[in-house]
Amino acid sequence: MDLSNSSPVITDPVAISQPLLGGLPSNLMQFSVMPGGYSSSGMNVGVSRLKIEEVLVNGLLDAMKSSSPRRRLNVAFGEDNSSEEEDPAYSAWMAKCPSALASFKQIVASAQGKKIAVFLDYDGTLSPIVDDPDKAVMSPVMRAAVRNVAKYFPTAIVSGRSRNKVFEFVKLKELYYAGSHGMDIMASSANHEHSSEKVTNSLLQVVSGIEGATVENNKFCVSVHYRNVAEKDWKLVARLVNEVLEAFPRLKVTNGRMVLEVRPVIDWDKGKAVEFLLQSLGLDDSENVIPIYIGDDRTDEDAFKVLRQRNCGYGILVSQVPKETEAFYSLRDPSEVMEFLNFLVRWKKHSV
Ligand SMILES: O=P(O)(O)OC[C@H]1O[C@H](O[C@H]2O[C@H](CO)[C@@H](O)[C@H](O)[C@H]2O)[C@H](O)[C@@H](O)[C@@H]1O
Repeated sequence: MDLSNSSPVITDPVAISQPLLGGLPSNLMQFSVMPGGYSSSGMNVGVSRLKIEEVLVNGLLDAMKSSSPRRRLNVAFGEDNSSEEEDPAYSAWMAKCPSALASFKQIVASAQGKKIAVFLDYDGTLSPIVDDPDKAVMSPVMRAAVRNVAKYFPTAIVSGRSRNKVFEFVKLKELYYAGSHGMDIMASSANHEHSSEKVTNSLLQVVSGIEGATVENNKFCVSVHYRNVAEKDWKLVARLVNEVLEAFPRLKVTNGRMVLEVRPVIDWDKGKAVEFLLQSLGLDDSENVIPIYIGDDRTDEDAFKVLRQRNCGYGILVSQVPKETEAFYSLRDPSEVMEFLNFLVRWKKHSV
């Protein structure tokens, strides 16, 4: 992922056409490389690596342990959904981050006479979290719900996966797609993919001896999955990833749901991707457009934050456990996401 050539290009658009992107402000057309150091969204492991290696590995290990707490799963998606109501911590959290289903009337009341734009994360939002990332398929009913939503509202998928891969799962041409946490709508160098292959190969080599560890090339980002790795080996995974990254000072690592996500050290995230899409699609009129962003992971917090800062639209966190979040509302799992999308369509049909 060589970032030295910073001329932006739009990569193989599935749904966004180049003319749409003309006339954007120049600041949206550039990547900026951040200096070394820690950031709240992740760790830059390019600077003073040897001295801080132990801190990094331990920090990463703590993040790995706290990620994706296992919790009851969802009946509609073949999972067990019992006893949530009895959890006082969850109920207290729901008071701060209420259900988007229970608050549906308020949400649509604020959207009266305005245009809603829908942004959806993929894993854990449209598909349930599963052990094998290649099997995170979307159910036909969920696909129908997303297709219907896209009939009435501009709808985009914003995923950590590569754009092609998420398109293979979603299979809906009527949507907009942003892959690699939004980097796959705009890339800064033609040889990103080549470099991402290099780091993928190195990561594959080092984790090959660790049972359950897998590596996924997401074009501009690379995921190292530890969901199926014994917890005693997590520290080793963190250490090996950090060691590989010593040779790639322009990459950093962040932690998602049982996944270490290796990505370029650039000032670009899902929040920036949402702003970019709103601009590109002519939807950045905050008086008249209500963006709704639904996601389940830390990387989605960047998008929630953008909506909060713009003071327009709603972030909706998909979670079955209380979490620190910038989202306004919550949904428990993908089946509730589907219900919410169906509510939106029904409301729109009756309000026209
Ligand atoms: O932004 P997203 O669309 O949520 O992508 C984030 C990561 O999602 C995938 O990993 C997650 O889902 C897998 C399948 O359910 C699960 O096995 C894994 O533990 C989760 O972290 C994807 O495979 C990653 O590459 C994405 O970075």
